[in-house]
Amino acid sequence: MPQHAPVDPKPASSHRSGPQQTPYWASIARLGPIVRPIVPRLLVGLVVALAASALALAVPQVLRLVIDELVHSGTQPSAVWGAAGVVLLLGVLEATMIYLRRVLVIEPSIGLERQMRVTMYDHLQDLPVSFHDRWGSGQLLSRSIADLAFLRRWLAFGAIFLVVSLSTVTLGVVLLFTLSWQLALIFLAAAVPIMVYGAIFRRRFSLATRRSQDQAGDLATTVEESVHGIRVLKAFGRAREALEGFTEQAQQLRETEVAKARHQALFSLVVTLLPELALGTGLVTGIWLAASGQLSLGSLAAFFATSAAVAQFVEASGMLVGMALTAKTAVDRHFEVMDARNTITDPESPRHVTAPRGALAFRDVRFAFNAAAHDAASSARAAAPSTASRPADPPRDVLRGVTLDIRPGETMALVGATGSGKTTLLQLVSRLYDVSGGAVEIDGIDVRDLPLAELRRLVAVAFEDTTLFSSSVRENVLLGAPVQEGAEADRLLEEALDVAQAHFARSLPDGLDTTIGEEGLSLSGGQRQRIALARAIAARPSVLILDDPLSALDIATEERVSERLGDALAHTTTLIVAHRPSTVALADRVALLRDGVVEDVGTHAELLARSEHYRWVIASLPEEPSDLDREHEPDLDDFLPEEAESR
Ligand SMILES: Nc1ncnc2c1ncn2[C@@H]1O[C@H](COP(=O)(O)OP(=O)(O)OP(=O)(O)O)[C@@H](O)[C@H]1O
Repeated sequence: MPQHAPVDPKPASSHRSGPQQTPYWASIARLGPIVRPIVPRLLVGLVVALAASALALAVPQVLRLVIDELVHSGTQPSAVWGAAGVVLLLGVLEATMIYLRRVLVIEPSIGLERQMRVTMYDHLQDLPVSFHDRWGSGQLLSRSIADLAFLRRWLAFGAIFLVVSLSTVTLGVVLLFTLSWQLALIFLAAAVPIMVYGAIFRRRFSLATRRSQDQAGDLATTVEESVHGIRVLKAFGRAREALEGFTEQAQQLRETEVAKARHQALFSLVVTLLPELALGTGLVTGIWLAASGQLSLGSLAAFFATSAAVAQFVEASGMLVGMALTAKTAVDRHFEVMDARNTITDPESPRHVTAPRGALAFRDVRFAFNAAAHDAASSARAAAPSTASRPADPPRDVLRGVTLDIRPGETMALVGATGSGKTTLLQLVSRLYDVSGGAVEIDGIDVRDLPLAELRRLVAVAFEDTTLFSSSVRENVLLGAPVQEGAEADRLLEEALDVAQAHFARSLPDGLDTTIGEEGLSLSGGQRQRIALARAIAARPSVLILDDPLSALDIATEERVSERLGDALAHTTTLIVAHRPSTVALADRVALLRDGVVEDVGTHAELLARSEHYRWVIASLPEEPSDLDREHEPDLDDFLPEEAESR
C-alpha cells in the first residue's frame, strides 16, 4: 500500500509577501519563460522604437548644420529647402517607426495576456477546495483580470518605453557632451538629486502599489459577496450597513491611491523641475559661451533641441518607474496564485476499480481543515501582514476517527447534530479534501490510489447548496454524464429528470435548452435542487453522495423522488445526509455522527429504540422543508401536461 502524504503538505505560498521580499529583477525574471515566445517580436518592436527616438535626436543635428552653414557661411536658399526636406523626412520616418512598434508589440502582448489568463483559470480549477477556502474571490478576480491587463500594458508599452528612454537619455547625454561639455555637466548635475529621490520614491511607491492592488482585490470580494447575497441583505434590511462597510473599504483604497498619486506627483515634479532648472542655467551659460566665441550658434541651438528631447524622456520616467514597480507587484501577485500547489493529485502508482460494486468504507478517518495551511500562513503573516487573504483558522479535528462500512447498493443516511461533520465526511469521498489520517475506500481501494478522473466517474455528488451554471438545462444536467451528446445522452437526460421529478424543466420557455444559472432564468430552491439531483443521477455513479439534496422539496415530491431513486439506482450505493425524518426513512440503515465519530449504526427503528442521542437529533429535525419556496414552487401538474392528460 503506497504511503500517502499528509494533507496540504505545501499549501499556497504566502500571498502576503510584501514587495521587499523578492528583489525586483528576481520577480520580473519569473516572467521570462512565459514571455519567451513573443520576445523576438518585442525585440523588433524595441529596435524600431529605438530607431524612432534616434531619428528624434537626429533632428537637432540637422538643425545645427543648417544654422551653422546657412547663417554663418551664407549657403544658398535651396539648401534651406533641402534641410527642411530632410527634417520632414526624418519626421515621417519617426512616425512610421512609432506605428510599426505598435503593430509589432500590441498583438503578441494581447495574445500573451489571454494565454496567462487561461493558464491561471486552468490552475484555479485545478487547485484544491482548501485553497479556495482561504482566498477571497475578489482577490482571484483582480489577479486574473486587472493584474494581467496591467502586465500586458507594461510589456507592450511601459517596458519598451523605459528601455527607449534610458537609451535615448544616454545617447542624448553623449551628444550633449559632444556639443558642449560645460553645458552637459550642468545638465548632468541635475541627475544626482533625481537618482537620490528616485530610490526613496521606489520604496514608498512599491509599498503603496502592493497595498492598493490587495485592497482593490478585497473590494472586489465585497462587491461579489454583496451581489451574491443581495437577497439576505435586503431581507434583513442590512443594505445601509453593507454600504457603510463598502464605503470604508473604498475609502481605504482611495487613501492608498491618493498616497500613490502624491508619491508619483512629487517624483514627476522633481524629474520635471530639475531638468528645467538645468536648462535655464545652461541657457545663460550657453549664451555667454556663444558670445565669447567658445560655442557656435548652431551648436547652442542643437544643444537646447537635444536637451529638450532628453528632458522629455526624463520627465516621462516618473510614470515609467511607477509602471515598472506596479508591474513587479502584478507579477508577484500572479505567482502567489500560480505557485500554490495542488495537493490533491493523481497517484504515482494508480490502482483501478475494474468491476465497480460500490462498496464504500471509512477507515478510522480523521480530518482537520487548514492543518498544514495554518502553520505556513501564520509564519507568512508574521513576516508581512497584508489584506490579501483571510487568515487560516487554527486547525481542529472535525472528524476524529470515523469508521463506517456501506455495502454495495445500500442507502445509508448520515444523521447528526449541526456541525457534527456530516458534510465534511461526504467531501472526502470524491477527494474535495484529503483525509488527515485513516482512509476512504471504494471497493477496497483507497480513493487516493485511484486516478482522479476515475474516482470522479465512480462518485457523483449533489450538494444542498446547489450551483447551476449559466448554460442550458441539458448542459447542467449532463455535466458529469458519461456521454454528452446523442441518443444515449438524451436517454440519460430524460431518465435523470424523471427520477429527480424535474419535469418542470420541459415546460420552461425553451424547454431543456433554456438557459438557467446566474445569467439565465431564475429557478426556485426546489427546482434548483431537482436539477442538481438530476445532474448527480445522470452521471450514473457507483457511489452517490447526497448532501441533503431534497431539503427544499415538499414531502410528497420527496417521496416520489425517493421512490424513483430506489428503482433507478438499485445498484448504486448512496450516502445521504438527512435533515428530515422523511429523508431518514429512505435509508436502509442510518449512521449517527456525533462530534466527529460514528456513534452508532443501525436501522432507523433500531437507533430510535437504543440511542438517546439519536432520538434527540431526530426530535430536533424539522418535519417540513427548511427553505421550500411555496410561492415559486410550481404545481407539478402544470408542468406535466402528458401525465395530467393521461390521468
Ligand atoms: N471550509 C471550512 N473550513 C474550516 N472549517 C470548516 C469548513 N467547513 C466546515 N467547517 C467546520 O467543520 C465543522 C463541521 O462542519 P460540517 O459542515 O461538516 O457539519 P455538518 O454536520 O454538515 O453541519 P450541518 O448539519 O449544519 O450542515 C463545523 O464546525 C464547521 O464550522
